[in-house]
Amino acid sequence: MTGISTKNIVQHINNCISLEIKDLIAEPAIIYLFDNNKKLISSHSTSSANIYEKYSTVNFLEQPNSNQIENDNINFSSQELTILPNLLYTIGVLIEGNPSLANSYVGLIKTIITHSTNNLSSHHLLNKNEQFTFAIMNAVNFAVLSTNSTGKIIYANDHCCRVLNIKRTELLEYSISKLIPNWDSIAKMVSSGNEISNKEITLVTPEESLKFNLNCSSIKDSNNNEIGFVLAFRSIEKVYQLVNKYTGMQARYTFDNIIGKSKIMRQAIEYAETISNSPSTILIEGESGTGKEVFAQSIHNASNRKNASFVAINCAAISENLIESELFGYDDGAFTGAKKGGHPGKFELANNGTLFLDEIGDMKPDMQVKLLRAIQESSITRVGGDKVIPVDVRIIAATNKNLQNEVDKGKFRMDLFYRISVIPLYIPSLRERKGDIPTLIRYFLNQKSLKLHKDIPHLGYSSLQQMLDYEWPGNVRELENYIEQLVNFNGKISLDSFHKLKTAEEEHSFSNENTVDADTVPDMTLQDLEKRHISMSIKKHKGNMSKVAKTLGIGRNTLYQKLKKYGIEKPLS
Ligand SMILES: Nc1ncnc2c1ncn2[C@@H]1O[C@H](COP(=O)(O)OP(=O)(O)OP(=O)(O)O)[C@@H](O)[C@H]1O
Repeated sequence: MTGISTKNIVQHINNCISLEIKDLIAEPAIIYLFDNNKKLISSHSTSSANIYEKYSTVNFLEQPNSNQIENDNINFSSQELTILPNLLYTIGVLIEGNPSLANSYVGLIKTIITHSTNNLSSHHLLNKNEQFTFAIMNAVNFAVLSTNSTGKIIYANDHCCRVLNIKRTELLEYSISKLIPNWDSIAKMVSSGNEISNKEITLVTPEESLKFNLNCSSIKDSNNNEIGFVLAFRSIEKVYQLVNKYTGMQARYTFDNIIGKSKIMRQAIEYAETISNSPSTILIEGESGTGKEVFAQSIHNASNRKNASFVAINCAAISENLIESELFGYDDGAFTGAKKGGHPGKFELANNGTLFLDEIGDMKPDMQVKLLRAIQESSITRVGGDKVIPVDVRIIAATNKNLQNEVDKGKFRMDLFYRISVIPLYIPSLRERKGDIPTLIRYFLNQKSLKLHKDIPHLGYSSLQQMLDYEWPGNVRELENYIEQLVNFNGKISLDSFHKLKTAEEEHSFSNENTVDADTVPDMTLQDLEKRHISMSIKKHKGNMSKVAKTLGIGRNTLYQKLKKYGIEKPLS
């Protein structure tokens, strides 16, 4: 090849295209253009010939004026664009055969590439945006799908396909009403401008019916015409898990956190570990403050339900008329004051997880019947509702009463007793494992000094001996509270003073100075006093912050500010 070289043409082509587009089109085009494989000429010549025909004004053999061609409004259809490389290839062949034409064709090639790259760049950009959008959609942790105005599914993100267990290709064949039986009413609401936000819906897949929390809105074009719908939904269990997480209903403890090296404690831990994965109901018996909830949480965290919710309810702390709705939830309008849209109960909140029924021995007989039914049938019905809701919940019950005695006295139903005590677990009192006291003291001294930002106080032999001799009727909880006071008062509070103070507090005598022996009151700042009083009040009201605020005569916001200020943690249940 003489005259203008193929190298020059490549250079010209390179000059008129952006780098980004070059990779997309120019490289293959150039490969076509200068490919010496003669077989390609015949296989591409037909389509190339069609292009020549259409652009017959361009006389390839008569040295076109490159400027003129450049200014001509040549529009390539998308189909033509696909054979653009053929055209370039054929031009290449022509140039190879008649090098003197090459210079003239540089303009033509440039025009072709300008047109095609304009076209391709927007196409390419669109692709990029789409890829970006898809990546975002697949990164979100809820299911997203969109439909056209007639309800045909046109997009579904990965999460959606996963939770519905339907392949995307199949899903794109679906109409949304196949998945959501009451879609028409939802679409009507959305179309009329009503927002669908956090609505509980049932989605019907070929395999099962699943409950989801749905947000839905319509998609409008620039003329405000409805062109489709976008739906974002999350499984109810996921929503409940979040609720549980942020309301403190979470299992924090694991067996590693349980302090106790005594033989009797090691045996209890070993046994509890063994039964963790069993689906059977566990009844934990033990005195108050021995660590029954600590064990329940550890069992949950060692079980195959550990990623689902751990929900605790104190059966003794909830009034008789509220416990049913607390456990089973209620439907819209179930009673005066019921929240609109109803409310899930602890059973639903614990679905797929563990429900910890603390102080079950205090449950009233009519509630015992309902609980037994729920456990036996693995389903509940919300108060004021008629739908049977299946629940998969592992029950761990706990009591500080001797439940068998309660059965003998006729206070606890025998059938429920047998149903819940499939696996009995006894947590020994601190009296039965005095050897654990020094370890627990050390553990709580470290923990509380960190929490209170105070030094670990030095404890003399006599105070340690006092603690070992003491019976600890309140068990580990009482020991923990005493150590916290010790750290608070730099070790300057005797066990005796602690008890007198505690008794005084329990009798609500803080406000009445005449009933308190002035000698028993330790020297403390008003802030320390306030802090301790808030902690005690929280314990007394079992974490019910509205009650605590009311009793203290302050608003909830002020209460939360004080919790933050003093580093007081809200108890788990
Ligand atoms: N072995 C232990 N190791 C560490 N902390 C413990 C242990 N046992 C109990 N505790 C602590 O003691 C407190 C009381 O424990 P927990 O609430 O589990 O007792 P409980 O037996 O369920 O009490 P109640 O019967 O009054 O509900 C908790 O704050 C917990 O941190």
